[in-house]
Amino acid sequence: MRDLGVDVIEAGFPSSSTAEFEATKKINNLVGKDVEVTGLSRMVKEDIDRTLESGVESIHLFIATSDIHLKYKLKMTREQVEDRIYTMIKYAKDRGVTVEFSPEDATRTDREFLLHAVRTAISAGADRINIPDTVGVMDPFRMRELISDVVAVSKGRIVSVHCHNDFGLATANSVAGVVAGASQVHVTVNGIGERAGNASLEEVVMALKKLGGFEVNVKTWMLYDTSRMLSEMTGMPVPFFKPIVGDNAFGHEAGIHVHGVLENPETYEPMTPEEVGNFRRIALGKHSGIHGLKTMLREGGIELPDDKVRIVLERVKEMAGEGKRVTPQDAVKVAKEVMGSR
Ligand SMILES: CC(=O)SCCNC(=O)CCNC(=O)[C@H](O)C(C)(C)COP(=O)(O)OP(=O)(O)OC[C@H]1O[C@@H](n2cnc3c(N)ncnc32)[C@H](O)[C@@H]1OP(=O)(O)O
Ligand SMILES: CC(C)C(=O)C(=O)O
Repeated sequence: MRDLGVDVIEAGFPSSSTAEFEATKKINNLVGKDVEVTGLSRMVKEDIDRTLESGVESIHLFIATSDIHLKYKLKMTREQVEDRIYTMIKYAKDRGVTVEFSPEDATRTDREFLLHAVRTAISAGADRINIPDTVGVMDPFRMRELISDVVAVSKGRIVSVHCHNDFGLATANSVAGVVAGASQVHVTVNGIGERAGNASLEEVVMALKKLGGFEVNVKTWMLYDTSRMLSEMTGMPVPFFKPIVGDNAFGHEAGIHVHGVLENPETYEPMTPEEVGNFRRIALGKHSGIHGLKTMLREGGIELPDDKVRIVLERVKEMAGEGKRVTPQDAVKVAKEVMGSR
């Protein structure tokens, strides 16, 4: 993560277990000189103490602010939560660390109370305000409006967004947050996280860079390898069609697309595979066309006139139609048969 160029690494929840404490400590010792390492913590003194014991430069303190979380989970009143926000942020600040505050379930919190909680956190010394869409219920339009409201009361503090992907909108909502003035985004490699996951680092970085024209520090050409490394470590495969890092993210089979890409990749690619460390893959199938097949055969050392390539193409489509995965080697083999029958 340090080499990739992220600004902050949330290494873990140190108070949750010895393993998590040791892992956070190890990560901090390893890269803490070069990049900010932070730890997540409940607003409980013992948890804060344990988190700081791990050596992290900053602490990410959270407490829920929505009525449903207050009633069923925390069993606290709004006044009690507000008091906890103030005293725990002050407690951490008095210990000399940077504090990020998250009103958990912010997007289902009464707006007035949410802004009140943010003001309270700032008055206690919070350095950053993170707005979590804990159950992923926002859309980009409402996110933009919410973050504008939060920025307006945040007295120049860094405002951050943390979006879950329950409706597949985590990337869109993160970008909307940035457009509204957030300057930090919580993301995870490959979008891993609770339930449907969190905003994916790869998608958010590339959307901000390519669609929003924002400057990003992340070394985008390392995205594919980082994604594969995480996949190997977790044993969780990267979906074939995943944007940016999926193996089909720069894959083309349809003849019209392949023809366009061969003439100029920009016809069907909104970014280059090299930019994200991924690869272009041209596949053969029942949607293939003559331009793509000819190029593939040429790469296999075979030059054929168009009428013969058409025969090979028909055979390729037949094979694909029968459910066979047709490889370039298959096409070359068929081409040789066609040549032999001349
Ligand atoms: C939206 C998010 O992602 S929040 C972060 C989620 N991450 C995690 O939960 C990390 C892993 N968690 C754990 O290892 C454990 O849940 C622990 C160590 C944190 C707590 O474990 P336990 O003491 O066994 O409690 P359990 O998890 O069952 O319940 C949570 C308790 O924390 C309380 N709590 C929840 N959030 C907060 C908070 N932000 N501040 C203070 N207390 C909180 C709950 O009200 C409940 O309290 P209770 O025990 O008095 O009823
Ligand atoms: C702790 C916060 C930021 C969180 O993970 C969430 O609300 O989803």
